[in-house]
Amino acid sequence: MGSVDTENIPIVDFSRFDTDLPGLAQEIKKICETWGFLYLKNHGLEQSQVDRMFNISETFFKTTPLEEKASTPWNSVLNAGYDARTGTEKYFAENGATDITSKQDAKEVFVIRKQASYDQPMPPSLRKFNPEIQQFMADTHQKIAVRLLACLGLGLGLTKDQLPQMHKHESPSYTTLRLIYYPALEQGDDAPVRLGSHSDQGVITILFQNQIAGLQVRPPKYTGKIKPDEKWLDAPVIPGAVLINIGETLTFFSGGLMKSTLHKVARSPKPEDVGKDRYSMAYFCHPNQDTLLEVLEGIEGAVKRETPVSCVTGRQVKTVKDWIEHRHSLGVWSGLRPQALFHDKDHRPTGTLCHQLPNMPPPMPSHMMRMTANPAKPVGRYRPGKAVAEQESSDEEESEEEQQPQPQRKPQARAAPSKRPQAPVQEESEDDDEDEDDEGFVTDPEDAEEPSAAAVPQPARTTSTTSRPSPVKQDLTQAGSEEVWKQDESEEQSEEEEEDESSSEEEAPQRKFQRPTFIKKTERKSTPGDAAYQTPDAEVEEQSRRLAQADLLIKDKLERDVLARAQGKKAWDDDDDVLPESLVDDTDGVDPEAEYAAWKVRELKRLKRDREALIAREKEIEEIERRRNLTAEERDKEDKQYLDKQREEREGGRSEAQFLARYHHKGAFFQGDETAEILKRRDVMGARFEDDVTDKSVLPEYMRLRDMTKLGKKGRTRYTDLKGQDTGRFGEEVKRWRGSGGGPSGGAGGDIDTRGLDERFLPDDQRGGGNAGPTGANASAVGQRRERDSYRDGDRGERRKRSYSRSPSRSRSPRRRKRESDYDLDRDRRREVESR
Ligand SMILES: O=C(O)CCC(=O)C(=O)O
Ligand SMILES: [Fe+2]
Repeated sequence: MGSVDTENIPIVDFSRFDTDLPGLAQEIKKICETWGFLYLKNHGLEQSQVDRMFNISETFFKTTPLEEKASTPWNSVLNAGYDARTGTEKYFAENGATDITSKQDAKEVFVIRKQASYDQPMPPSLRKFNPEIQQFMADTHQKIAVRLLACLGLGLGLTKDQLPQMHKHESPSYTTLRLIYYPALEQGDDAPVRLGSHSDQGVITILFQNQIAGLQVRPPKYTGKIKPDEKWLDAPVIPGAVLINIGETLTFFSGGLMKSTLHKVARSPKPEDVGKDRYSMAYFCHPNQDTLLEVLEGIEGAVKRETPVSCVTGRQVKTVKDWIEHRHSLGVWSGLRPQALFHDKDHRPTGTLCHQLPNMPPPMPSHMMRMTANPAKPVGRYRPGKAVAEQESSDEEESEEEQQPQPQRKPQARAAPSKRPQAPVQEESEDDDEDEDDEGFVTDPEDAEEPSAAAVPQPARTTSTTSRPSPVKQDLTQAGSEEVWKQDESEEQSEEEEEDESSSEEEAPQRKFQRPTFIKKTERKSTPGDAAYQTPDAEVEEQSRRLAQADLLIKDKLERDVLARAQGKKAWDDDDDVLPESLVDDTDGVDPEAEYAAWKVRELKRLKRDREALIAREKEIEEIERRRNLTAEERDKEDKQYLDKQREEREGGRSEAQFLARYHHKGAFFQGDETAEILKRRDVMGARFEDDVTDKSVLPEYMRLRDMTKLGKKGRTRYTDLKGQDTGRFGEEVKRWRGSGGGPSGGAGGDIDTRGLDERFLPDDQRGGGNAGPTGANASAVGQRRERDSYRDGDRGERRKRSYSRSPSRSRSPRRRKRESDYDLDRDRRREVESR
C-alpha cells in the first residue's frame, strides 16, 4: 500500500482478511503507527446485532429509574456497573487538555464485564438482556477483535496467533463493553465537550456509534502537548463500519510503535443533530489478566523497556492486571494521577509510570490513596493564600513563561516555602530527562504541575461548571476511570512546558509540586539531610528490630492471656482494659500484601457508603425539585394522601402490635418449633426398670417399690405409699404383735393383752390404763393459772402485777413432783417390757 492519508481517518476493508491477510496486516500496522485510529468495514458483525444493542442500551438508560440503575454502581476495582458522569474537563490537563465539559454534563454509562471475568450484578432491567449482551461481546471479540489482533501481530512481525492467544474470550480479563448515553443538551448549555481528551488503556477499542456523531480525534500532525489552536478531526459515523483505536497497553507491548491517540467527544458538528441523544458502545479489549506486561519479543523497531514501579501500589507493574489496577487507583483530583505507560515525542506513550525517586516525600496518608477516581484532595494542595509545598520552576520554564506572557495571570504572590526541605526535584526531573535518553525511561515532572493547575483560581466559566456541589458532580469526576485517564508526560516535557497553553484557565502561575507517591513501608527512605535518614543497613536493622519487638509483644500478650484464663479472666476477649498501650498493633509493614488487600476492602466499603449517601442525596434533591414544580393544590393533595396513608399504617400497625403483645408473648421458656421437636424426641430420663412394668401387681411384693433405686438397699422403705396405712388409728398393729384373744385384758380393748405394755404402744383409746389423756411429753397437764404475787420493781419503784402458771420454785411445785412420779412409772414400765 502507499502512504497513509494523514487528513482523514483511513477506512479499511476487513473482508481482505480472507483474501490478502499479509497486505491487510501491513496496511493496518501503518495506520496504527500513524493514526492509532481506523474504520473497519465488512467486519463480519451483523448490523442488526449492533442495532439491537443500541435498542437495549436506549431502553435501559431511558426507562430504568435512577434508583434501579444506581443499585449497581460502578467501582474502580471491579470496573463494572453504572455511573453518571460529569466534570471530565481537565483530564489529561498536563497534556494540555483544557476541555470544558457541559454544565450538566449529563452522561451515563454502564460498564459490562464478560462473564468469564466477573458475573456482575445488574439492575433487573438490564440483567434480562445480559445473555444477548454477552453474546454480542463474544461475537465482537471473535469476529473483530481476534482477527484484528491477528493482523496487528502479523504487521508487527509476530505470529498470527500470538496476540489472539493473549486475548482469549474465555479467560478472565479487564475486557468490557461500555454502554454510553449522552442525553441531548439542555438549551443554553453550549459547552463544546461531552467527554474530555484521553487515550484508552487497553489493547484495542472497538467503537460503535449510533447515528449521532461527536467523536473527535487528534490528527497525526499534532504532537506533544495539546495546543489551543489544534483542529481535531470529527470522526463521522460511517454506516456499517466500526471505529478502531489503539490503547496504551498495545503501545507498551509494541515498544512504542502502535500509537494510542488522544480523542474526545464533542458536540456533533451537524446542525440536525442538535437536541438529539447520542449513544455509543465501546468494546475495550484487554489481554488475559495474568499476561505479563512487557515489550513483546520479535518486534522490529520496538524500544524495549522495563515496566516501572507503580507509585500507587508500590509494586512493579508486572502484569496487565497490575497496570489496570494502577490506572484505576487514583483520581483526577488527587494530584496523584496514574500515568500512562509509554509515550514519546509524538505523544505516544513511551515512558514509565511515576517513579519512586529516592528523595520522594513521605507517602500520602492512606486516605489519599483511593481505589477510585473520586478521591479526596491532597493535603499539600495549593490553596490561594495558603502555603504549599512549592517547587521552583526550572529556568527553562520560567524563561518560557516570560516568552509567553499570560494575560490572565495575576501578579504572582509566592506561596510560603514549605518547611520541609524539598528534594531537588527539578534537578531530578532534568536528570530524568537525560536518563530517558540513555535508558529510555522518562520522568514526568510536569505531573507535579497538575495539582497547581487544579489549585489556581479558575476563570468564571470553569467555576460555573464546577460550582454546583452536586454529588453527581463528584461521581462524574471519575468519568474516565477506565479509559479516560491522562497520558504520561515524557521527554518532550520541556518542549511541552514551553508550549503550555493551559494558562488560559489559570489566574495564578504554575507551581511545581513534587508528586506524592505511595511507597511501601519497607522501601521508604528519607533524604540524607533528614533527621530520620537512615542508611540501608540501618534500615534493615531497624526493620528487624521492629519485627522482633512485634514478636515480643505478641508473645507477651499470649502469655498474659493464658495467665488471665487460668485466673478465670476473659482476657482473650480483647476487651480487657488491662492491656497496656504497648500492645497497640505495631506490625505495620510486616505483610504489605495483606495490608494492601485490607486497605482495598476498606476503601471499597467507604466507596460504597459514599456512593449510597450520594444517591440518597440525589434522590432527595430530585424529590425537592419535583415538589417545587407542583402546584399548591397538587402539593396539598399529595400531603393529604401521605398523611392518610401514614395514619392508616399507624392504626393498622397499632392493632397488630396490640394483638401480638397480648397473644404472642413467647415467655421465658419458649422454644421454637424446631427446638421443641428435638426436645420431644430427647430421652430425658433414660428407661428404668419399672417404666417397662405397667402392672406392678405382677411383681413380687418385695419389688413393688416406688423408688426402684432403693431396691435391695438398706434405706428402702417397705411402704409404697401411705394409702394402705391408717395413720389415724395408731396401736391397732399391737394386736398382731401380741396375738389376739386369750389372756386377760388389761384395758378397755378387752381382747388385747396390754398388760405391762408401754402406754405409748397402746391404741389411742386404751392409754393411761383407762385414763384417757395425754401421755409422753405432753402428758403433763397444763395446770390452772393462778394469780401470782406481785412484786416491787426496785428500779421503777412501782408495783406490777404478773400472773404465773407455775410456782416460782419448780422443785417445790406439786405438779412437778407429780410429773416426776409419772416419769418413774414410765421408766418402770419400760424396764418391764424390755425384760420380757
Ligand atoms: O462515546 C464515544 O464515542 C467515545 C467514548 C470513548 O472514547 C471512551 O469511552 O473511551
Ligand atoms: Fe476513548
